[in-house]
Amino acid sequence: MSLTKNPNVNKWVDEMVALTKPDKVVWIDGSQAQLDALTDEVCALPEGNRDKMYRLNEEKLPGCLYHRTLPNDVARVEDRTFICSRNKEDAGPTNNWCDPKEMYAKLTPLFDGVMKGRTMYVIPYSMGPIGSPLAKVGVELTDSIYVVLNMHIMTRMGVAAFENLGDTSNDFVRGLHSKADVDPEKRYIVHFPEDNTIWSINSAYGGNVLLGKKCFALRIASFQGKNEGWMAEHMLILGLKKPGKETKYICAAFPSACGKTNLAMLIPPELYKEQGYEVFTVGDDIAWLKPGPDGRLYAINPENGFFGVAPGTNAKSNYNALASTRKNTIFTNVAINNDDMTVWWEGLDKNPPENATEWKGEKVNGKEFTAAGNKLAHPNSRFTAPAENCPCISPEFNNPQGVPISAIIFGGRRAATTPLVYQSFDWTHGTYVGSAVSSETTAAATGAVGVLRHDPMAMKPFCGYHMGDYWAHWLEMGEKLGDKAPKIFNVNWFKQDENGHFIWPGFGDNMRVLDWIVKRCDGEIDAEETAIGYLPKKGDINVSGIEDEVTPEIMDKLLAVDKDLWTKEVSEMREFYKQFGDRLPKALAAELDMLEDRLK
Ligand SMILES: Nc1nc2c(ncn2[C@@H]2O[C@H](COP(=O)(O)OP(=O)(O)OP(=O)(O)O)[C@@H](O)[C@H]2O)c(=O)[nH]1
Ligand SMILES: O=C([O-])CC(=O)C(=O)O
Ligand SMILES: [Mn+2]
Repeated sequence: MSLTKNPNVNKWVDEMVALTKPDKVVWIDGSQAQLDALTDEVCALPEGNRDKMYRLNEEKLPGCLYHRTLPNDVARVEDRTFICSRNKEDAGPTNNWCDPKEMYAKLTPLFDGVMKGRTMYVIPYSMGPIGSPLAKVGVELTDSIYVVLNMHIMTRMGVAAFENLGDTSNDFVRGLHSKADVDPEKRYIVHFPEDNTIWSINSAYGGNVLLGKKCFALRIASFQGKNEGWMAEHMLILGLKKPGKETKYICAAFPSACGKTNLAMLIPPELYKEQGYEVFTVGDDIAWLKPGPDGRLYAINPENGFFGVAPGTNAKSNYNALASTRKNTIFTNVAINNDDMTVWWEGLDKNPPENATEWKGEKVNGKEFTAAGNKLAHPNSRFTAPAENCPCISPEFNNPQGVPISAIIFGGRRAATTPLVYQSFDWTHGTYVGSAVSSETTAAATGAVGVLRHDPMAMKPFCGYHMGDYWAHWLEMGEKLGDKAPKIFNVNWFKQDENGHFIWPGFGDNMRVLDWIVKRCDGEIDAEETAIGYLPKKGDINVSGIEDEVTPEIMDKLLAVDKDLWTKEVSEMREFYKQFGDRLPKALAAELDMLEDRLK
């Protein structure tokens, strides 16, 4: 039975039911009783059923579940992701495009009858705190209980979202998902920005099927934001509290698997803790930003949980993330310790379980298996954890107005060229710096890992329209914000020595860089003006306690601006910018010219 009187929702659901022909339609109200019943059902599926989920150790991991996806379905598929705007030019050169009519015609037969013998779940959800002026409602239709249970963690799911939408509004994002046969040849993740619509088929991996996340909160929302005067960005949001001062809020955009969750949950090194510094997490992946009544830029995290990379997460590297996963969490594609039904992944500790099931489902001796060079967990295995579990969740997490942003940080994985940190001269230059982000690819998307590619603002896979128009929107927002605009910085935690070792310790020690950034925002310290921007003066990055690791010589390397490498970077950027044609904002072309001049 429908949970809303809204005729726009009901008409659309009826149409999708007529298309996909499920045996049964279940409206998700968000109640615990309903979630428990669905959990029972999906855990009772027979061994070998690909939808099956498992309950984990009720004492050690209460309320936690395990699931594995097919080996061909473990990451986002950028080559099968489409932006179907009516005009090809509006999708821009960084997106796959197809005419919407053609795409509907191609996908309709795939969806026709796809839910026969299955149940369709109708999931109402809010991205952003219910009732927030920045929040938006979506409805996802899916034939997957795994999706329902994940959406419960990742969004504000349930009947309250319909109440928020109201009985007449048509402003909701229509998401249709079917795992179908999980056939990679027929896998499509398709966005129709002008229709507020997402169709996803033949995948069961989170990034492709939790439609509130990348599909809505970035691809569709970036398009909405351009039209409505706000921004949807692939950014974490953190609060940094210095003793005796107001908390400062910072957003940071890094490409997938480049350290957002880790930075968002950072634990300051001893020396900062002693002085009373604290870091609070508002979000770890997506920010929606809008100018507030006082003219400053405010951010909310549209999500309600963390869909985080498991490998590498441990009590030392990211205690807060690990702690977030100790209850009511779903683990996907990690390994199972069959002795006590707990989970394991590379980097959790040095003791792979002997009696293990690896991520593909094979029972192995984990010690021998890993000693032979195999991975027990997939490199893109993930946890879906409720934000409320996070020990350092911000008291402002549910604030409907969001938090005021003082600094925006861009970054990527760069073995060379980009220094540890620098500040842009102003917003326009900062927009250039964001447009110039390049990063080595990771396991978060299918394809080769470690290849340097352009990933402007970490939005290459997520911008739902022409990247040139997106930059123009950034510049417009800067004009609107004027002198209240956040300061823009760039960081690189991943600089390497000749032997391929990272020369910056990273993780908690990134606090030392945040400290410099906040001091710059507060106008507390000077900086070195260089061709690329403002760099820390010698001694201004506090290395107390890590002097052995970060010697003055290493710090010189971390902060070096190599003219030859940067001149190469400029010609590389000229090449990159060409594809944007007239839609490349003149101000950015001018920034590139000025950078070139400064390097001479
Ligand atoms: N060397 C180094 N590695 C880091 C640092 N921060 C994170 N990493 C590594 O980067 C990987 C991904 O980090 P995450 O924080 O999960 O990345 P993310 O940007 O949240 O990823 P998505 O969820 O895909 O958007 C982890 O396995 C870490 O090992 C750092 O400061 N230094
Ligand atoms: O979307 C996903 O699959 C996970 C994620 O956060 C990213 O890749 O940036
Ligand atoms: Mn992400």
